[in-house]
Amino acid sequence: MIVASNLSKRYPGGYEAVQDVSFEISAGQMVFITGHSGAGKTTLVKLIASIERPTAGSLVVNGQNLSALRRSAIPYVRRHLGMVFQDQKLLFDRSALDNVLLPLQIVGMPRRESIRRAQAALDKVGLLAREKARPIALSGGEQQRLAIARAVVNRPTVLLADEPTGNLDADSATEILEIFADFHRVGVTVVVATHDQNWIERYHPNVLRLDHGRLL
Ligand SMILES: Nc1ncnc2c1ncn2[C@@H]1O[C@H](COP(=O)(O)OP(=O)(O)OP(=O)(O)O)[C@@H](O)[C@H]1O
Repeated sequence: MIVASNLSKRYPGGYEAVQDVSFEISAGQMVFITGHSGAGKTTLVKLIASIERPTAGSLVVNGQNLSALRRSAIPYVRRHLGMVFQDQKLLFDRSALDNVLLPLQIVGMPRRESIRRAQAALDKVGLLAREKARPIALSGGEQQRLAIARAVVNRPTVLLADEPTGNLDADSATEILEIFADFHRVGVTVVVATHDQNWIERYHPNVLRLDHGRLL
């Protein structure tokens, strides 16, 4: 499902943030990427999301070799990925529902079906009652849950998150963890980069630990 073989990423300027990394994540697994600040976690997430391209080795996601992918094919690969970032990039002048509708509008889904799906996604993260609220009226944890609803509304096979609890208190972080675990339970492959030791301990041994770009 996600197979990295001798994968490396060297940024322009020469720094090699990911060095000769090999691993395999099977369909339906829940895996954490951890390591010190600057270890290369975000870079690895960006490689899987095809936001960055590998400079050596290969990375196969959902059967597609991202190293060999034409630029024009990237949107099609991303369609099967749900992405959640620490800074959620929500649209603050739109309602919670509108934020979740956006990915469905992009793929041209009819309005009525879109609304049904977006409401189901909001329900899964416990935010259906807040569908009309603007993100500014939501707490940090609720905003992060909204970002998750938006990430899963297209029913991705892979849910990818970079430090999704970075700005949250312990209780909100646990809620987020439970939501990811729920998606894992229904068969979604979940990959989360985090410093959070609770997650790491609970999901040990499904942990990829990076140290200066190398896998330990
Ligand atoms: N666009 C870039 N250009 C050059 N160097 C970069 C770029 N992005 C990241 N780096 C460098 O690559 C290294 C790994 O960064 P990365 O963001 O992947 O680490 P991280 O483990 O996610 O760190 P943190 O936990 O602090 O977010 C760092 O030394 C960083 O300075």
